[in-house]
Amino acid sequence: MPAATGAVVDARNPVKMKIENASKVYHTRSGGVHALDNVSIDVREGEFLCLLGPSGCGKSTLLWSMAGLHGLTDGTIRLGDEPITNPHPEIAMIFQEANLLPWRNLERNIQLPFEIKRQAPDRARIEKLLRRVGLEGFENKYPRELSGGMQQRASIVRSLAVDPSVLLMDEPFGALDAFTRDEMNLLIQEIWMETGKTIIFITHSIAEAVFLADRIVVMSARPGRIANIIDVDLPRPRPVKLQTSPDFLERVEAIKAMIDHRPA
Ligand SMILES: Nc1ncnc2c1ncn2[C@@H]1O[C@H](COP(=O)(O)OP(=O)(O)OP(=O)(O)O)[C@@H](O)[C@H]1O
Repeated sequence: MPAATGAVVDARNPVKMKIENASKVYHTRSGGVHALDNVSIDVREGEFLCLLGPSGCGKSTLLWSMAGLHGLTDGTIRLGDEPITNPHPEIAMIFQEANLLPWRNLERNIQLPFEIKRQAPDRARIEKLLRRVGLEGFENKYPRELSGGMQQRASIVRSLAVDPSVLLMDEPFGALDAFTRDEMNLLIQEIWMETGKTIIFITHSIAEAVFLADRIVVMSARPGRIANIIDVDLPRPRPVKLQTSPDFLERVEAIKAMIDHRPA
């Protein structure tokens, strides 16, 4: 578990996920789309890693490969020693849309991964998580009765209920208003500090990346390559008001200058 005032994850932590020379070309009717080119990253256990880069630079392509949802054209992704070629019970994914089934109430949405695995739901763990994210008492509500932020909280509970060790988050708060996004950033930071999960988080927001990350991987425009890896050695827990401090704003500006905004 990361120390409360520690900064960047300890480089002595074991490598949790190893991405080696990952490349991906999508084959389409109009030809190949080279989405990802020779990307290598060692994600350390318990690390909060943000992926940042211009639209279309292959961030989701990389994350989907890490989730085992599609293959690479070249290269490998490992969880420990295990190559990831299919979805893995240790790896959970959270998307921009909460993807709750509209005809199921909250409780039955959260139980879905257990049903897929033909396991009895871990009710004690689910209850604890619901309390943790402030959704206690909403178990019987349907997704349409919940705000966007509440739906995303529910999707976080659904992912954590099966106790994965890696959480892949594809722009999870991108569709939320600024206040709710701040709340969710605080919540995910707290959950990460409490659980020591390894988190890989895609965002378009430089400020969000600086707020959340131990390290930021800045990717270049298509084909996606690693342009820079930046340590964020700000003490934790990081309060929202940190985002207006001169040091924080300087870090954001420095990263902004690194990002290549040419269209992909
Ligand atoms: N299934 C697919 N078939 C063909 N091309 C694809 C497919 N999925 C993604 N691409 C293309 O691959 C490139 C990388 O896409 P990807 O979604 O990984 O980028 P991204 O960095 O996540 O983008 P954004 O920030 O806009 O979400 C883009 O040019 C995209 O159009």
